[in-house]
Amino acid sequence: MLIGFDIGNTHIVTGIYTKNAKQLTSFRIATNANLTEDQYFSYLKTLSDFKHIDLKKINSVVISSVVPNLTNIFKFLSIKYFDTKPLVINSKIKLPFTFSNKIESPSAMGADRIVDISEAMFKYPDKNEIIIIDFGTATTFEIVKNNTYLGGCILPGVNMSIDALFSKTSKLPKVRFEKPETVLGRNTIEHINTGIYYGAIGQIKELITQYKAHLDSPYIISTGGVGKIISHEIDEIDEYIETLAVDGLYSLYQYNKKI
Ligand SMILES: Nc1ncnc2c1ncn2[C@@H]1O[C@H](COP(=O)(O)OP(=O)(O)O)[C@@H](O)[C@H]1O
Ligand SMILES: CC(C)(COP(=O)(O)O)[C@@H](O)C(=O)NCCC(=O)O
Ligand SMILES: [K+]
Repeated sequence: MLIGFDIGNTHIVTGIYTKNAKQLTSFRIATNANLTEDQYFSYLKTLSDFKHIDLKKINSVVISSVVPNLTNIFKFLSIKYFDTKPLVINSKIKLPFTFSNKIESPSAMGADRIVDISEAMFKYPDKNEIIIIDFGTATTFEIVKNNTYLGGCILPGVNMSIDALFSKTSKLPKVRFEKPETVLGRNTIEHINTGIYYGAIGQIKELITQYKAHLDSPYIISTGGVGKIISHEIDEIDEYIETLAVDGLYSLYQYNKKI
């Protein structure tokens, strides 16, 4: 059995798979760089017990992390509790795509972005042009053409914008990300809601327009926590794949280790 950890700046999404790619379970725990490998293991144990999954059967581990401190913690966890050295995702492992020679430092690229791109390649080998939008703590765009990564961008995640507006002002409340009843806000909360909601949609639509100018007819995939809500509002997005990253962990492990 394989366990995969997608360690983001807000959440750690964990997937447990059998050898023949069946996902036994997946769960989401908060990212906390202060926790130890023993504390994280206690989460895993509780959650897998609930699903009657025997963690002792895990003999393969894969880690995608954009939180360096936790990369080390989960390496310790892998050795201490699963007695195995994990596959740690980075630009140097075997990948189903190449980086354009214009990309200055592939090694600086977030592992989550590498996993997103890889899984899109595995899922859609027949599509020549793919745009991937990951609505994470930050929102990221990846542009791939003929299996070559051309580039992308990074912008503040939706909830980061909400948190920033709340934390940097004295009188503005924190709102949830949701579609307002009207764009003519009738109170402060509706004003914030409308600004955040349509501001986020506008940003994404504009960036899609910019990237489409460099492509013919890209297939546009979205993923990430907030992606579930915002993707419905953006017609240009062809498919929302909630499990892109966690599926990509399994695929990349298999592609590198042949379990
Ligand atoms: N199921 C969900 N529904 C709505 N928002 C979510 C959901 N899961 C996560 N989020 C929010 O989406 C944002 C990004 O989540 P996630 O993609 O897990 O981030 P990261 O990978 O950066 O840790 C966070 O602000 C999180 O609170
Ligand atoms: C852009 C990110 C913060 C997104 O991470 P997330 O929103 O999933 O927490 C992460 O991919 C990252 O730290 N990247 C390193 C810089 C780069 O990708 O160029
Ligand atoms: K992410």
